[in-house]
Amino acid sequence: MDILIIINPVSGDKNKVEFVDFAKHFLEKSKLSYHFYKTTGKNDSDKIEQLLIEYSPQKVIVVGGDGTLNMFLKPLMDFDIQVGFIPMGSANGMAVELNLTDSPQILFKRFLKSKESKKLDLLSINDSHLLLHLGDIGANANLVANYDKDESRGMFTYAKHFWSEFQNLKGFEFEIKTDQMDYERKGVMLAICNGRKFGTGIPLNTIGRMDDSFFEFVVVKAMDFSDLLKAALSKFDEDYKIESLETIQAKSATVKLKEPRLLQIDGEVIEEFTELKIEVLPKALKFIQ
Ligand SMILES: Nc1ncnc2c1ncn2[C@@H]1O[C@H](COP(=O)(O)OP(=O)(O)OP(=O)(O)O)[C@@H](O)[C@H]1O
Repeated sequence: MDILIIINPVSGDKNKVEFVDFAKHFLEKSKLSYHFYKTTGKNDSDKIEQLLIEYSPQKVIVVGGDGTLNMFLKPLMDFDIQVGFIPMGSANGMAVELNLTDSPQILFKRFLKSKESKKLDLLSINDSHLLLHLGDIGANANLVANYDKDESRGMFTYAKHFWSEFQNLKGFEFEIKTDQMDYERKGVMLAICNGRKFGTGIPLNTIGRMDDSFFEFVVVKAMDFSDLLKAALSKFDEDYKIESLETIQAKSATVKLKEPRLLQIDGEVIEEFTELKIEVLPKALKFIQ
């Protein structure tokens, strides 16, 4: 089969009927064989694994938020398949980073046509989770968890949780041992970055590349209002410097925390951990250009 399309019907509260109609029409016109899979939120990854065995598609196109793509990283990596991602979630951090800011229709046509792919690194966390873009422990993970628990969605609810979390920042201590060096630090957030930019386009670090076989920790030591403002303005000026950010590059590392803390990966809250083992899986995902 040519194309398997995985679509999350609920991501970003966005209606995808129009896109699906367009995609079907375009596939028929192009005489490509295809299968649509709608996620259910239950055992989707296992079902995709079965479909990959059954159909052996040439390409897989994932339509949803960052969390939707994250759900399928394992089978997509194991089957070494060409992947296209159409961001249709609420916070699409990966979209800017991966140059996926065109409309879903344009991206879809581009992925079907393209014969080129670029291999991106993935990060393995505690041998049981994969990270493509960004994860963190601390302020942002708490914000994502509180936003998820709230029945209201949207920008206003997000802003409400953002302010309540970032106004009451509590520092915590942790120990990082990389393949190069040991560090003891205290901070309000520890980001684990394969990429560089938050969903808003705010760069957390300036050296991260998703295909360099390294990842970066960004230790956010403290944040006050002027830092936040600078970070927000950095959307327009990448040369900003927040004094309280420290970047540590590594190929593998362990992190030990004094107390259990929530971890979020690619926008999905995982659980609380006291220890993380992180390792780069170089060039593990074939991303269609
Ligand atoms: N049919 C479904 N019904 C309910 N939840 C689903 C369904 N399909 C997938 N999911 C859930 O959607 C989540 C992924 O959503 P994703 O992060 O891609 O979208 P999002 O709109 O950015 O999410 P959020 O609004 O939380 O930021 C996963 O947790 C998955 O379990």
